[in-house]
Amino acid sequence: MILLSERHMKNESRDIICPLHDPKTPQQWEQVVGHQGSFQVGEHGTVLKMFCQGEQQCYQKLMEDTLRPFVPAYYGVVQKDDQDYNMLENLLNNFNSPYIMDCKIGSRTYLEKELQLARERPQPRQDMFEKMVAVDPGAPTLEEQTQKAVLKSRYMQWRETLSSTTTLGFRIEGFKKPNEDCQTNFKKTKSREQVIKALSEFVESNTQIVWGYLRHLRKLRQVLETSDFFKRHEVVGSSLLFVHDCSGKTGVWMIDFAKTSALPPHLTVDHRSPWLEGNREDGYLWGLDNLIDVLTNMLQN
Ligand SMILES: Nc1ncnc2c1ncn2[C@@H]1O[C@H](COP(=O)(O)OP(=O)(O)OP(=O)(O)O)[C@@H](O)[C@H]1O
Ligand SMILES: O=P(O)(O)O[C@@H]1[C@H](O)[C@H](O)[C@@H](OP(=O)(O)O)[C@H](OP(=O)(O)O)[C@H]1O
Repeated sequence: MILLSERHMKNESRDIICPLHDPKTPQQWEQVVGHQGSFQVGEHGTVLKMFCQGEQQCYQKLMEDTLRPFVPAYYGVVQKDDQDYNMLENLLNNFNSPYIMDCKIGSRTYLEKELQLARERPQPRQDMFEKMVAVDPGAPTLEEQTQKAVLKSRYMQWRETLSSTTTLGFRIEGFKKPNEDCQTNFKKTKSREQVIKALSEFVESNTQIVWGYLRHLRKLRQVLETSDFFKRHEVVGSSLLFVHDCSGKTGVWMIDFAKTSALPPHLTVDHRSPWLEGNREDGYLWGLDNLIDVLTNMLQN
């Protein structure tokens, strides 16, 4: 471990500990999915994600929670070219030519406040209409066809029902294998069979890798069920990042807390109950149960 000096940091009054990583050694990093232009490779084995205060607050709390081993280490805020970034551990450190997969977990990918906002101040989106038509020209309603735009909440709900989010509580966003392009063509991967086919392709039918992932996921579920952070937060739009390499090493981490928010003190969620507007349920554990079940089935067949 090394100490990163304060002069690298913005608005941070304390030094931070970074993993030992020679700054001159080129870092391997690949972005599988997510917003383009939001990330930079940092020094000392870190990645920089465009600053989001809500996400910073989550990482700060997670560093003190039992979930800490299941999230990238958080090193504070840095500024680069006038832009603030949250500095995170690069989860690809310690893998050789990694295989990487991003699965979005939960039965809902938009916030209740996004729904509310859409009702109060509807802002139809042309880009989302175009993304929708590219997948299914028949999907927009007549009104949407006329406007050539859709509301974000409507687009997100459509994406959920088209994929396995609604039926299984998780969906494959994309994966990247060494020396291959990212595969992100999973918007219509919905049935259990389709999901198993995609997962088998990712692990190249290697049962040792599936066993490795299952071990991590079962442990993660156990920790989630007792975590204070998880008890008190609605976790929406978050992903599990799966990483393995040909040595058989595997890792799974929770990433992307930009839409994770603290629940009001009077409200509790069990992360398994169906969502009804107002109950803030996210279906995270329901999705994790199903993902574990699907991977277990893959070993049995
Ligand atoms: N700590 C990390 N270490 C290694 N890779 C990471 C890390 N965080 C993110 N990534 C890579 O970046 C991708 C996008 O991450 P993330 O989901 O945080 O971005 P986003 O723009 O918020 O996504 P979304 O479109 O779901 O809002 C992941 O799929 C993964 O490939
Ligand atoms: O995967 P797709 O089909 O490209 O759709 C995007 C995806 O759902 C992202 O999660 C979402 O960002 P958030 O999770 O941050 O809402 C983004 O909204 P955006 O375009 O408003 O950023 C969508 O466009």
